Amino acid sequence: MNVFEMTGAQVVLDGRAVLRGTDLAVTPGEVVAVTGANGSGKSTLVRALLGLVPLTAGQTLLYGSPPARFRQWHRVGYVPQRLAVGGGVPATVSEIVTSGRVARQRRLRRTSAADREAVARALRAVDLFDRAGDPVQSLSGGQQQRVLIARALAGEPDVFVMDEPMAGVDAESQRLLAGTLAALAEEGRTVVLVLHESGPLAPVLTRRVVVRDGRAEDADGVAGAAAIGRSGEGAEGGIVDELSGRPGENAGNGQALTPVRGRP
Ligand SMILES: Nc1ncnc2c1ncn2[C@@H]1O[C@H](COP(=O)(O)OP(=O)(O)OP(=O)(O)O)[C@@H](O)[C@H]1O
Repeated sequence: MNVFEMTGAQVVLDGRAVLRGTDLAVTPGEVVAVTGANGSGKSTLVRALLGLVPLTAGQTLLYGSPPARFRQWHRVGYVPQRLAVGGGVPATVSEIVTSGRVARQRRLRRTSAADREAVARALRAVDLFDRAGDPVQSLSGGQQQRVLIARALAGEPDVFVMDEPMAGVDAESQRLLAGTLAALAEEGRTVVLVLHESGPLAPVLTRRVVVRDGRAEDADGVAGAAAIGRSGEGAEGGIVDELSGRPGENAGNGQALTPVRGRP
């Protein structure tokens, strides 16, 4: 069964059709990068896959169920674009990451040894183990992003949906995340992630799609590679390297997201 099966999906936001008849099927074990120009609808697409934005036409299935009827949320780990730290409640890094276990816990059950172990493993995977007791507000933006990744990892889901997990994350942490994703892929987990620049993730990817004109197109092959190059040529003048803030080395030449890992 496909992890995601989106057909003819249409999403209208503020009277504008952001997705117009998008099809996307993701099979178990795929590591799919969702690319495209700024504002093309990448976040909207991945949020729609999870039922976080309603479709005005078409349908999307998550392990065969429409999101509203899906009951196995422990199988899904979502990493949003940024941490919404609200209300002034000083949550610690550990508390946020432990919250990733909630869908796995039975009601009112105490945190178990398995929970603690999964949280510790997730914190080590993003190199924040020694910050576990710190208030999350005291961390940098990139570190907060890593907390969100750890929260998803702690839930030990079958599928990860990550919205620009590399944004604002330093090069060393990017390499660490690439290693973590490679290990998840080896275990057969499924990953869908929004990316501007694949950087160290390139060898882990099995497929890339580009969101353009409200549709998701396969970005592989000659035409697809050209499409990636074009997708970066917007009013802002090309793909901008998230880390340096400068246009990426490969911006506009269609090479920015190659190569893609071959599947055995
Ligand atoms: N809640 C909303 N209400 C109205 N318009 C929205 C909303 N969210 C997003 N949009 C608009 O929908 C379009 C697609 O947004 P989306 O965030 O999905 O694009 P994106 O490709 O992820 O962009 P970026 O690369 O800048 O993160 C944009 O024009 C955006 O301004």
